[in-house]
Amino acid sequence: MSGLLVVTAVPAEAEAIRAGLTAPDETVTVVPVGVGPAVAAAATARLLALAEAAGRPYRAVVSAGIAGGFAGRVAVGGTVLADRSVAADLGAESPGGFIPVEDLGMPPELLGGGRTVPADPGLLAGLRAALPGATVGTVLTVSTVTGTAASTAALAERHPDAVAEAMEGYGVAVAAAQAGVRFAELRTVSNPIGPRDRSAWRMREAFAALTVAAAALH
Ligand SMILES: O=C(O)c1cccc(C(=O)CC[C@H]2O[C@@H](n3cnc4c(=O)[nH]cnc43)[C@H](O)[C@@H]2O)c1
Repeated sequence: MSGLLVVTAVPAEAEAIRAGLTAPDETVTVVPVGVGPAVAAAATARLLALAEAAGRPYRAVVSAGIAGGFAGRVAVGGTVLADRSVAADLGAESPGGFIPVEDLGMPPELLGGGRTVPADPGLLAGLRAALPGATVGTVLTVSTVTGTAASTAALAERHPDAVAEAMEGYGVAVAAAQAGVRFAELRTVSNPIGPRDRSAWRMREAFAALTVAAAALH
């Protein structure tokens, strides 16, 4: 059994995490796999399968990186642990509003585990203990960064337990579930979710928080 796999979207996130690791070398492998749920899922599945085929399966996988935070639920610069990762836009639009994929009448076997994947309880408990200041809640996975007041309000209303949104967690979670590997999601908040305003993004603060949080990864 090999160590922990940490997948980020971009190299800057991976570097921020590597800078804060305290675990012995080779215990934690950090790989930037790309932006969005599809590339994150495909690349994670490949990494897990290659490790398994080599006789050194990963014992767990963590989706980590920066995220948008829901105002009033988590501060910019804060750290978030997902108790579940949810594909927020997997479903259908209708004049009456968004319909989750589970409610579209498809056979359950076509939906995999559905659009919600819970974090592994043991993995989450260990991360919570190591990061007592982290906000714990639902982390949404979206394919489009939320960028209007109306879509922010709709998302917050549909997901009262959501604290943050990012673009990879659900994809990584599905890859982990299909490989039978434990999963968790760790995020630091670079921006408030809301009307698109790049001047409100605090990337440096979020990367610094990722470096601090990385000490929990072992
Ligand atoms: O809007 C831009 O011009 C822009 C330029 C560079 C990067 C971006 C991103 O949206 C980065 C997405 C990346 O970071 C995560 N992330 C961070 N904040 C959010 C958010 O509010 N909503 C969704 N994802 C976010 C995400 O996981 C991606 O990996 C934009």
